[in-house]
Amino acid sequence: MLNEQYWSERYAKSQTGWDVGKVSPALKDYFDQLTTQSLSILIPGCGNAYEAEYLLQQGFTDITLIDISGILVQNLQEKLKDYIEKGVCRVIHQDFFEHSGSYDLIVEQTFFCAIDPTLRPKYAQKMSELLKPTGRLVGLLFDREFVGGPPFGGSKAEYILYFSPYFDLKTIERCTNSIPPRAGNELFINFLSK
Ligand SMILES: C[S@@+](CC[C@H](N)C(=O)[O-])C[C@H]1O[C@@H](n2cnc3c(N)ncnc32)[C@H](O)[C@@H]1O
Repeated sequence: MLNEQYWSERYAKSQTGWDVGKVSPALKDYFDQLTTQSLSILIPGCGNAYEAEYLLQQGFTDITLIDISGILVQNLQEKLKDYIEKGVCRVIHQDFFEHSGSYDLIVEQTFFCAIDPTLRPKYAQKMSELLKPTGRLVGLLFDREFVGGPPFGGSKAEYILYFSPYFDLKTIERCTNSIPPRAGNELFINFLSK
């Protein structure tokens, strides 16, 4: 069962093969062309939150992080203490599906592939509920299958099926600047709320 205990055990045992250790180049490039630092940004299933750290270093002022793992959230609250005190970042220990809010931008990276695949339609709907009318879901999705999981793989055709009822799929293309171990196996997505 992919619950809080499962994910906290992975962090406690340092079994975090997904952890890139820095902001992903594709997300960094996307962030670098944003011109409004006050955008409200949600990163669900944030893990070690390198993307958030990068955004905060660039002066973004409204970052919300959610993760189901208590141990991870405790560490993040310590790591991002100064930003939290300044009121530019909040770190919430919560199941994404129970979160409520209204955001300009939601960032996806190895969160979709970490949830039970039966929850995928619910994920797409929940993302659309959490976005403002002009909001966007931006990030990376795997374009390959895995044996077992998590991570659970997927394909462009499958993603179109889940997301097109709620989003205008502006971009869903092979990512050209993936980290080397994921090269050729990721799609970059930029979905605009309908
Ligand atoms: C594969 S890791 C990816 C972490 C991070 N996005 C990254 O790229 O390094 C998946 C993360 O999602 C979190 N997670 C899994 N299910 C969740 C849920 N229902 N709500 C919130 N977080 C969840 C896990 O604790 C874990 O930190």
